[in-house]
Amino acid sequence: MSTTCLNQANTSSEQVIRRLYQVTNAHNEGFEAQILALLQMGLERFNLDIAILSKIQGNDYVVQYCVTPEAVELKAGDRFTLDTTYCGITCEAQAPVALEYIGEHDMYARHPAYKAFGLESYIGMPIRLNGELYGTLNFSSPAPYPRHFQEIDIDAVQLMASWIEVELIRRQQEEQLNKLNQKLKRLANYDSLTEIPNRRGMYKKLKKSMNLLSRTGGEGTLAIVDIDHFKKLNDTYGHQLGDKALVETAKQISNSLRDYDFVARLGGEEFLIWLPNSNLNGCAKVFSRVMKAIGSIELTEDPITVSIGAYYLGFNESSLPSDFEMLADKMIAIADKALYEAKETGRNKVVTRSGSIEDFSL
Ligand SMILES: Nc1nc2c(ncn2[C@@H]2O[C@H](COP(=O)(O)OP(=O)(O)OP(=O)(O)O)[C@@H](O)[C@H]2O)c(=O)[nH]1
Repeated sequence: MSTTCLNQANTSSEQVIRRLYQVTNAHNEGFEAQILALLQMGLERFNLDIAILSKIQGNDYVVQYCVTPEAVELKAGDRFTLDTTYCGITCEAQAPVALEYIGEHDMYARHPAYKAFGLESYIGMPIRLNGELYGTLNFSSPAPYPRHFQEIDIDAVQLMASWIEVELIRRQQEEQLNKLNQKLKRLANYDSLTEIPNRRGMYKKLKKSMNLLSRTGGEGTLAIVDIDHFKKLNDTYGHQLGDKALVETAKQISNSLRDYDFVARLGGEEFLIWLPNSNLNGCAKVFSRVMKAIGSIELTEDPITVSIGAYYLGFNESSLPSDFEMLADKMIAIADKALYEAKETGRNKVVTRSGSIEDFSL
């Protein structure tokens, strides 16, 4: 290479690196904007018309991002058979492919992609994620390339592809981390067997709802639903059927409640129901609906019955104590006493108590 050519190449590669640095550091622009800027940069660098980041799915070539002239109708999500694209050649070669005048090429002039799209020039690079083929980064044009693609051109595409690879992996990891965090959050607040809130989740939901009621001076009922003779069910039919009964009971209770009520699993065969804005009459209807729904569970010959201890509470317009869990536990203890009475006096029934938030001398 002559000194002039070498200088030109150096200047050109410096420009590529500088632009690439600018684009890839513009994190606040967002991934999509960065990719589109990168594709645009490639088009300007090579003086080509169509830029695509594709994903390979089986034998399909799927456009993920593209920059095209207005006349070319191409958009994200467009799908082609891989064998009918030049990227099929790139993927097979597992290496960069640069073609300048395809119509005059011995081999590729007969390629189905040439017949289908009539693109004369193409430079493409496979994108690999964790050792697996992800897709391609490619630039092309219906016009023949006026010069030969050089090593510096391949290096430029390689550099862009490398950034895309790193960024896609980072996004993949971020997504996995988010999913894991969501799963952990769910595990912390939900019961894994019945998939309804656990005790911890219950405190959170109850606090939110009671806060609202205490601001408006409303009313609400907290009830504990306990399956009757559950030990016997377990002992007779096994733990697995016992678990099934718990899942079905949770489902039937959920289905019997209004949107703003909720059910949580307190532990074992004990569930908590919270019914905001419900007086004792309204609650009685809900409880009879719940008992009927649970009675319809068909797991054994004997229908499942439950006992319910309920505590109706009126709120004045005051704020809740900072130790909300202690207040909730006191309310649960009162409902528990009512439940105990229901068990002692024959089961399959509801016993209610009523009071006021002021009883707790907040
Ligand atoms: N299958 C299953 N059983 C559980 C689970 N958690 C607790 N249990 C069982 O539930 C049973 C509860 O028994 P008890 O507290 O005596 O209550 P009960 O037999 O329903 O009697 P009453 O409440 O008085 O009607 C125990 O045998 C526990 O082992 C669970 O997650 N799955």
